[in-house]
Amino acid sequence: MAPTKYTNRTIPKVSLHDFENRVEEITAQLIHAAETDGFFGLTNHGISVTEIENMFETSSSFFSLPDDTKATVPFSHLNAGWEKNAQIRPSTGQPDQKESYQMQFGANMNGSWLPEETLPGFKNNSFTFMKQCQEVSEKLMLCFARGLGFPDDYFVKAHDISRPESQTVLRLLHYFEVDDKVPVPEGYYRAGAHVDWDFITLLFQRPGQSGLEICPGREASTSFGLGDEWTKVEPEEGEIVCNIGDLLMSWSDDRFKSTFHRVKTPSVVGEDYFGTRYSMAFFNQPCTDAIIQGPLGKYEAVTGKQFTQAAMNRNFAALKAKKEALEVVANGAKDGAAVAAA
Ligand SMILES: O=C(O)CCC(=O)C(=O)O
Ligand SMILES: [Fe+2]
Repeated sequence: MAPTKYTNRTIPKVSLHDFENRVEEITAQLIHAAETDGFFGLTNHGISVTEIENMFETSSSFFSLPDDTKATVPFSHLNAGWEKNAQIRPSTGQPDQKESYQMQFGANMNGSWLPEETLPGFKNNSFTFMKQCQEVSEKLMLCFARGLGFPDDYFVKAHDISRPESQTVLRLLHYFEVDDKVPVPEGYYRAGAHVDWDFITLLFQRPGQSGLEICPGREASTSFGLGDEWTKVEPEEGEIVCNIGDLLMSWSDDRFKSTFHRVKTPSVVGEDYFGTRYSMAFFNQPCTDAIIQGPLGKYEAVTGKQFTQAAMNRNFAALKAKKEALEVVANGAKDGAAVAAA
């Protein structure tokens, strides 16, 4: 495969300081970023560097548990729980080189928490952090509602975390250290190229633990952006990287763009970061009974549950097509070898 083409893009930065007084200015900045890049760095959002670092410590205490313990809360079809080397991306056909644990506020999380005595304080710390993420998200939701001509609380109500129907997720991610002497097989990524299917994602990274790459939705014209130009996003202390998901793209009648992104498996010694990488992604998902339709009615109205199901179905269909294509290539290679041997 041809090597990735890289380009340095300026990443839009949006500060939420003095939110109440600056809401019009912030709304204009967010709408511009959503229409052009589909992603931006958020500063002065109210979650301190210490609070973020404490949640990273909480995350690492979870991943330090034996696999047997984590396997007691396995990934469920309700989008909660733990998985390891299991998420296969349609863009690569290979499992991501990582483990993750997904937590929710609502009923989908029943049975997916570890007992308190296994990891004292874990659930409480996680909820505190998730609520802080929700507060930040609600500010963004107010601005996006205004920008699209909806009532201020329109998106906030559709993402109400106090209801059992809530589907919002905090995903803790852990990418394993990579041996710089072992060549990376073709198509391997810590996380393969994808767009998120939520409303908007808040991504937390740790300074120095690089690897995130983005390809703004508007410019992505090839399959999964593989032939497009990518940009490396270096983690900045305290910053939240936000990207528009497919849900907001659809809810804005495609005015806002969801953004392709991925995490590279390190391969270039002296350039890439080979150590352990931790990240955390807060996915704003609609309540199962929320009604989704853009102001222009470009797409038929669907419920949050239907939207989520359709996104998962699309993912499975794309994955099946990728696997079949890989089999054709593998069989072709075998045929070629047979001819060469004859
Ligand atoms: O770990 C990261 O930086 C990205 C994770 C991600 O994109 C995802 O889980 O959807
Ligand atoms: Fe993502």
